[in-house]
Amino acid sequence: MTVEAFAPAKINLTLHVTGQRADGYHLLDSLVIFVDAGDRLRLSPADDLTLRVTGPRAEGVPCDGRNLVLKAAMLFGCERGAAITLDKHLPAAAGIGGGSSDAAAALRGLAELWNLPLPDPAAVLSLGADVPVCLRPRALRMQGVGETITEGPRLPERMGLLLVNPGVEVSTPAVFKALTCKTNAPMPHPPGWSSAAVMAHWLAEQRNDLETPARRQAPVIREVLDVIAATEGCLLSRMSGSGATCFGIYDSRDEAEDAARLIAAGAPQWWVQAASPYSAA
Ligand SMILES: C[C@](O)(CO)[C@H](O)COP(=O)(O)OP(=O)(O)OC[C@H]1O[C@@H](n2ccc(N)nc2=O)[C@H](O)[C@@H]1O
Ligand SMILES: Nc1ncnc2c1ncn2[C@@H]1O[C@H](COP(=O)(O)OP(=O)(O)OP(=O)(O)O)[C@@H](O)[C@H]1O
Repeated sequence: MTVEAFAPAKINLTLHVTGQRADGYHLLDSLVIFVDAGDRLRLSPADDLTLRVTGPRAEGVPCDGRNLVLKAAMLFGCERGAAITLDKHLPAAAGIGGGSSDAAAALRGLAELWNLPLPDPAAVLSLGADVPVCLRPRALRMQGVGETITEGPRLPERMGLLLVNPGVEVSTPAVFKALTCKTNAPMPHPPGWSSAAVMAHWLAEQRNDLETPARRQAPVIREVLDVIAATEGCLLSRMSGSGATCFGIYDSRDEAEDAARLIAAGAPQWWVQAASPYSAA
């Protein structure tokens, strides 16, 4: 029996930082969606727990206990065996939840392989603030430090997305630390939208409060935002999470694909990916 699990990229369409807890973690209000670009896990029964990392973005990804996939496996308690292959397509430390989505996919896949319930929410959160929101990928509102997840709005029937990473890793802790204002306005209730243009207009009134400190850490983010914004049909360009990946919103997948081809030709060393929204069944 082999279990397959998809780990979609996580995009913060908004990221409002509204406060900070005594333990230093920040309170967020974020509209999160997932896209059909991501990593893939294959899990099969074995005596020992092993991890093999393959794929075009495998370089630099640990395949020992530091990998969030193996940390997720440890949450199921006593030693159980499984042979796990992680096929990496997402850049790491990129603001699109690469490791977190892998951890969430590992939790779903191992629960199925071992016929066990998912670990409790506190254990899931202990893997990282982005793991709870990745457990059942669809449009969601994420609040608290990442543990308060509520249903998100209906997305437009038709829309395209473009993801661009300039190949610089951004430290999430350093970006949060560099925030000057930590008590910003929360996000209004996201109403749901009939078209990508109407959604982009609403999103333009919101923010990613981590964009300014991230741009100080990686100034190239400004260039990425401008290059995306200059493409034909781009309705909005914004950084995702703590960066450096930025996204563009378009009325269709075709327009996003056209923009991807144009940017990839101009910046072959950047990671450029056209995508569509993804919701788990
Ligand atoms: C920026 C986001 O990606 C938005 O979705 C998440 O808030 C960060 O999620 P993540 O990368 O899984 O973050 P973690 O690995 O749990 O935390 C990394 C570091 O980021 C900071 N951190 C993270 C989440 C949060 N709500 N407040 C924080 O201040 C803390 O210094 C923490 O030590
Ligand atoms: N499955 C994994 N994939 C990629 N990196 C991993 C993984 N497990 C552990 N890591 C290590 O953790 C670091 C953080 O991984 P990554 O930033 O992709 O996860 P993330 O925090 O969910 O993403 P981000 O915060 O950038 O949205 C990487 O630099 C890498 O060293």
